[in-house]
Amino acid sequence: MTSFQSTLGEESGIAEELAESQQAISIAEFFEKNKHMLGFDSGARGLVTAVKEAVDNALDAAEEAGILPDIYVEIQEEGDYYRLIVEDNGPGLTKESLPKVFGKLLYGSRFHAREQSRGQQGIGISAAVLYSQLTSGKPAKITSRTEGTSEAQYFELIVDTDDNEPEISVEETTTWDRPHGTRIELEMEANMRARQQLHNYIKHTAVVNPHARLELREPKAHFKFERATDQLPEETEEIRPHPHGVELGTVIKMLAATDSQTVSGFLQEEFTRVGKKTAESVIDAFRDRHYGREMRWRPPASHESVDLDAAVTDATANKGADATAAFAGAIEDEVADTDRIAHYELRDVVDSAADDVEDEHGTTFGDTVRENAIDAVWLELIDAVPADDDETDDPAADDAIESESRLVADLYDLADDATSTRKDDEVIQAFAVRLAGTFEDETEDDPRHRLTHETLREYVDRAAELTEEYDDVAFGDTARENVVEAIWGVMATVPDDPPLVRELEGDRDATSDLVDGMRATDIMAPPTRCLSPISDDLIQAGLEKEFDAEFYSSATRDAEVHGGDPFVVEAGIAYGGELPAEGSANVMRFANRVPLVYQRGACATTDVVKSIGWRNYGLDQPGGSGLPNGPVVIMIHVASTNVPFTSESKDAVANVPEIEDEIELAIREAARDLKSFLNKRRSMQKRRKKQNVLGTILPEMATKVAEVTGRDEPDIDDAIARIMNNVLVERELEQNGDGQAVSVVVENNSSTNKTLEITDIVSAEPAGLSDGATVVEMDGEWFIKWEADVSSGDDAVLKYEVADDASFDLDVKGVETEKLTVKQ
Ligand SMILES: Nc1ncnc2c1ncn2[C@@H]1O[C@H](COP(=O)(O)OP(=O)(O)OP(=O)(O)O)[C@@H](O)[C@H]1O
Repeated sequence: MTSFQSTLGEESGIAEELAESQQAISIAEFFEKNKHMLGFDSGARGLVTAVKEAVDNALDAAEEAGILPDIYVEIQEEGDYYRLIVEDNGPGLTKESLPKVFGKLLYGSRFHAREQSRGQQGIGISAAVLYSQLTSGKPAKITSRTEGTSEAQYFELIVDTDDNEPEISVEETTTWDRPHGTRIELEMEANMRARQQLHNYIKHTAVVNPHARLELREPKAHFKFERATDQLPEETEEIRPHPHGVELGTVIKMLAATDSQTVSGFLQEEFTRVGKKTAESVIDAFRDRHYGREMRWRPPASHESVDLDAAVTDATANKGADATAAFAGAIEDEVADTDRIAHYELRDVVDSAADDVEDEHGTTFGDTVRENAIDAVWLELIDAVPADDDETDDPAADDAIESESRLVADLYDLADDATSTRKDDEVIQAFAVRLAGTFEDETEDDPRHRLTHETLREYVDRAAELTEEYDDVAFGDTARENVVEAIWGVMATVPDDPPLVRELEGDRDATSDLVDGMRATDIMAPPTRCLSPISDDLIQAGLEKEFDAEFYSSATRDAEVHGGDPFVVEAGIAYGGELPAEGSANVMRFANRVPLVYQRGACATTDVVKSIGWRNYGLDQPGGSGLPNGPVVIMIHVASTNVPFTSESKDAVANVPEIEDEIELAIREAARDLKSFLNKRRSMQKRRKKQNVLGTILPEMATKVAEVTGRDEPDIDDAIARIMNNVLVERELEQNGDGQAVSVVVENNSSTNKTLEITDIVSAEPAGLSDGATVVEMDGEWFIKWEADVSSGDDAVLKYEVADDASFDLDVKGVETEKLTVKQ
């Protein structure tokens, strides 16, 4: 024995020793050591996270109870410590649930609910309590009062990390002036270095929760965000998971828990958007994957020397000539009537022919006769005549016979249709012969030619590779795929009964086929009543409230699904105005109406913004990738019944492809409006420049021309309007007795038809108005309103009469100022 071995031998007790030191760790103990995972990695950040957890909960609780949230946040400095107080007017907590909510991690009401809420895991507030007790050694002080009770409950507690249970030090009843709600007081070692993030969190929360009243008082600042609307977000409803995107593990668990016995019942009961028809489609998709499809071959054409009648007659013994003839004839006719026929379809044909003949001739056609008939017809259809019968002594002649077989002809036509016309007939023929050969080879194992998509692909690959090798031609991937799809398209889904739920339960492969089938079936998008998007109007209003920009746009996408959970992505863009022109865009991220403060760089939203080619949308993007530069704010909101965060601290959205796609589409939708705004602005700027140049040159030219020709100077405004293809609105006055006749002439020099709204504000009462004009008097001024449709190149005139000394003021709507010349 080597010394090494002897050492090992002596250590045989180590495993036992180690085993003794193995022990379960409580979740509280785990997070005590890994508090960074929950967003409590520093004093600065810990304070922001604690505020966020408490405010998110307060908003959730109030909204759920149908109460307009009124939330007060106060931070008091106590030397190295800070005291955080958060008060809400929510429904409050009962004496029984309160200690667990604050003193036990992973205790919450939302983890199992498929409904949009800010809280998800039941960790947030108890983690804040844990952080506070860890850094200050003080218990959390909680007051809560439920509606209709005269007294409030007061608790002082900590999380007992050994067993993840609340440890209560004070429990008493008290009075509280709020009729209902919750007050949390936590002391923690912290600092205010993340003041900016804290302010942003509160401000942005107010932007996307216009129904909430929020107040923040901290040592150096005090803000109040009053409610902008009394409308609570639409109430959300819980939904069942959607079949698209549920994971295999989840389905396995759901199968174990369901009361349904059939797969159809299971699908309809446990998933949203699945009725009987959709369940059937899912089951068909499952059958295709699990059992495979059966090849349908063409029935014999009249010129073929295939005699199904004779085949059935030969195979049917002792049934009497008439009954046999009727049986064989019926089968032959039925088969001839089909476009193509699969083995199980032939079985139906034979069964129905047998049943009819039994009725008519009083002869019994038992299982054996039926089986014999099926076999005989099928062998004819697939050409599987015993090899000896066909084979001659001449291999070339054998090949010739083989290459004329029914299967070859059928597969030739399918492959020829599916491949490009550039492929030679001989190549297709050679390929069809080889593919038919593979079908024939497999006949012995399964004469029904039942195969999965994958096996079919293998057949086609094999035939294509042999063709490439022996015929020295290319039979590439696209051609192969097209052939596979063409054949798969004529194959028949089999009618086999799917397994029962209890049979599926222990069968991972079959369950996986079911999950694939669910994903492959077209199913209506999930209902969105479980979600509460902000809506494009409110996004725009929120941006307008927060940023003084020149342009705003927003987009709300339709709901999509990830992991069985529906989600909606919204985006908003603000541009120009007072936004800082230097530096890169300000990206504002939200998930379930909660601003995401940290980990900007690790968030799918930021990744998507960076991946977009912003130059296409008229923004500056150094190097053509990354954040765009300039005065722009990009806002993204992901709302879901289960937002996939990168960590428990819920700072960044994970890179889930379905969500990333929707983020991109939402941003692009909003960015398209920005692009047309910027294009228009650019062309208007050019126009203005040109107009300014004309405005300086033309008068000088006019003066010169008038001097030289000795004629009056032409009207410059009219000339500019015509050169620039502007709409010209001009007032002409003519003395008319005591008063004056006014004509407002509209000349459309542009290339498009215009509908203009013209208002002439006059200081005296007008008379004799043209048709279509209306007049309203307000405070001694008469507003003459007139709507004019003026085709390109046409004129229109508004006429009226008014006193001599009247003054006028023209206002024109319906055409951009840059394309309008008004002369009054
Ligand atoms: N201010 C409150 N008023 C009423 N109920 C509350 C309040 N705060 C928390 N709760 C209840 O306590 C539960 C646990 O809250 P906690 O913050 O631990 O988790 P969560 O909000 O559900 O999820 P997450 O860990 O994602 O924040 C909530 O689900 C809610 O039912």
